[in-house]
Amino acid sequence: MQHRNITFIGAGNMAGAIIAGLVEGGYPADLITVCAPSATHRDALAERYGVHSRSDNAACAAEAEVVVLAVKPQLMADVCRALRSEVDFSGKLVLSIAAGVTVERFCALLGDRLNIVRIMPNTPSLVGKGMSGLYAPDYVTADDRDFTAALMTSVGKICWVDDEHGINQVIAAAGSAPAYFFLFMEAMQQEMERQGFPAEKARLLVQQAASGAAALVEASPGVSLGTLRERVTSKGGTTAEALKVMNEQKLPEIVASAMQAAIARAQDMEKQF
Ligand SMILES: NC(=O)C1=CN([C@@H]2O[C@H](COP(=O)(O)OP(=O)(O)OC[C@H]3O[C@@H](n4cnc5c(N)ncnc54)[C@H](O)[C@@H]3O)[C@@H](O)[C@H]2O)C=CC1
Ligand SMILES: O=C(O)[C@@H]1CCC=N1
Repeated sequence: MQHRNITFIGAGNMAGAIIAGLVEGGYPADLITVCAPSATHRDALAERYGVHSRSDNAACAAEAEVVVLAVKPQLMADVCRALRSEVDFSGKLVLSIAAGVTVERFCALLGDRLNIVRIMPNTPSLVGKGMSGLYAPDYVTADDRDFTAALMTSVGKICWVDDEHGINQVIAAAGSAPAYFFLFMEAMQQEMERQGFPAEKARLLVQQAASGAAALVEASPGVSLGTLRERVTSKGGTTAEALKVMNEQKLPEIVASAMQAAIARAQDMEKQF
């Protein structure tokens, strides 16, 4: 892939996960700068991955070919206004990983026909297992789209969406989703502990069952998730009893409502931020 000079504005969980995945995947650390007002996280990233750590957003953005906006959505407007007063964004590629901040909003903040790709990544990017949704307005060049796609492919898999609302749907299915699985796994671990298992053993059981199930899904592209579920579920057996409880207590409906709530929140944020 092409290597460009990248500045991350924000040194939090998601920026850290992408930086880790990029550097572990062979992207030159020397071409990556991470910028945030507080030194704690950015210096930790610099020490661990060899990237540059700086505090001046505008100076770093001005020197970069690619600016990744990785601050919280509620801070985005202030951060962008401060950048715009000092940085000319024409000729740069801007990548936003923020939920709930639209291309239209970024154009109002940073300049018309901003060269921007919205990315909705997730934290498994840290271990090269990310899932990112990508959206770009029509005028973004094939070269910039290809660069962004290659960048995020180096930390996981990608999926382009044709309209911007697709980014909110990707949040529901992938951006927020690691937390759903963690909640499910936490609940399982807690129950095993309640049953008398030590925390470490309880976690091992749950963790291996989850990663084994995910690996099996990946290794069986032609097999539906329903069929994989049926293969575990012996008639009159233990799994059937467990699934009966989950269905009676409406787990599928709960999951659907939760995903709809994530999308609705992203739409609210679009109005708010
Ligand atoms: N955490 C996740 O799983 C995902 C997060 N995102 C998006 O990523 C963005 C960042 O989220 P997290 O990393 O979770 O948040 P975080 O709170 O861990 O990180 C935010 C970072 O912004 C930095 N920051 C604060 N003010 C700043 C300023 N004026 N200039 C530069 N940096 C500043 C903070 O120091 C912190 O390092 C959000 O917009 C979120 O929507 C997207 C997908 C997944
Ligand atoms: O919770 C959030 O708003 C962000 C976006 C997806 C994951 N974390």
